Amino acid sequence: MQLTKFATKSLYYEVTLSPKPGLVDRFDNGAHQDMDFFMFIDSIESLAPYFYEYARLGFEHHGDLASLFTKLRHKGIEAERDMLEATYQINTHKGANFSFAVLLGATGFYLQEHSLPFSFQDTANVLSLVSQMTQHLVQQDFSHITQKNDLSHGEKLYIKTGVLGVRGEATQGYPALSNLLLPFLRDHTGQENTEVLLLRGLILLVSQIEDSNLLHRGGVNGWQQVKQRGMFIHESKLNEYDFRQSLTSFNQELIEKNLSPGGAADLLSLGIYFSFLEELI
Ligand SMILES: CC(C)(COP(=O)(O)OP(=O)(O)OC[C@H]1O[C@@H](n2cnc3c(N)ncnc32)[C@H](O)[C@@H]1O)[C@@H](O)C(=O)NCCC(=O)NCCS
Ligand SMILES: Nc1ncnc2c1ncn2[C@@H]1O[C@H](COP(=O)(O)OP(=O)(O)OP(=O)(O)O)[C@@H](O)[C@H]1O
Repeated sequence: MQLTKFATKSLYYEVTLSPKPGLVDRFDNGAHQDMDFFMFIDSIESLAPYFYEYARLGFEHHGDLASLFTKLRHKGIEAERDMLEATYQINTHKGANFSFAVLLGATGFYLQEHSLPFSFQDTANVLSLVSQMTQHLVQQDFSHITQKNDLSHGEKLYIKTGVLGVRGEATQGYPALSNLLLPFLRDHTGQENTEVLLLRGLILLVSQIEDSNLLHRGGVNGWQQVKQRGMFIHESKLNEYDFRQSLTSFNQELIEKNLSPGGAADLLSLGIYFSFLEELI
């Protein structure tokens, strides 16, 4: 199915983009000691069959959206298990797997009555379906966490700061995509080569979003510093050569501080997926 190919390709594009600050790319492992480029390939390959399943579940679903979410989550838990087996228990794509589960499910559901390629409005409609589908997610996941023993980084962060992370993005229909990344990509597509365009999109995300990976590794201070550096690079509107140089030094800085914008990387993959659906790239 076309959707599976787009989702899989978007993860390949994301990891291949180089140089990226703090993240794994073709040149180095950024601020990560436990993963590399090859592990990302293994991880993507382990998820690809599930991407097909997510889209199929949506395409064949009849009934309310909450019950579609329940089906997607069950499939998503299986996928997460297979991914962790492929990566020797390293979290390469936990957030991306979750987000692609809901986005592919919603896209499949939408395609029962619509077709590709997508207009901007089709994308907005799919994001609205995701928001409706995940209305109960935050309450469902966070209402009993004080009784849980083994808390994830996201759960700990919520208790400490109230930050909702990827769950918040999903319930709001991914505003980082609809208000930030996609308008940027739509405005700038065709002006530069794809790698530079997408790297600029990544920096825009880093400059704005509430990235739970940065928050758990660097606290509010670390996160704010990275955001400000992202904002500075974004606003400088550098030519390609200077832009690449600034990404290289941003990467060195993040390696020294042990910080990595994993949430922004995930959102970029999702934006690449919609860019394929809208035929922007
Ligand atoms: C909701 C998920 C992502 C778990 O969240 P968790 O609390 O473990 O993680 P946490 O909040 O730290 O973030 C997870 C990942 O989201 C990504 N992320 C971080 N910030 C953001 C952001 N602002 N926007 C989007 N993605 C983000 C990052 O890749 C991060 O690693 C999901 O893995 C899950 O539901 N796990 C439970 C088991 C399950 O149901 N799995 C199937 C999911 S379909
Ligand atoms: N290209 C990339 N390089 C590195 N990380 C990425 C990349 N793309 C996305 N990420 C995200 O970064 C996250 C990994 O961050 P981190 O190493 O902090 O993992 P963790 O398992 O949450 O924490 P810890 O290893 O500190 O216990 C993953 O969720 C992954 O999705």
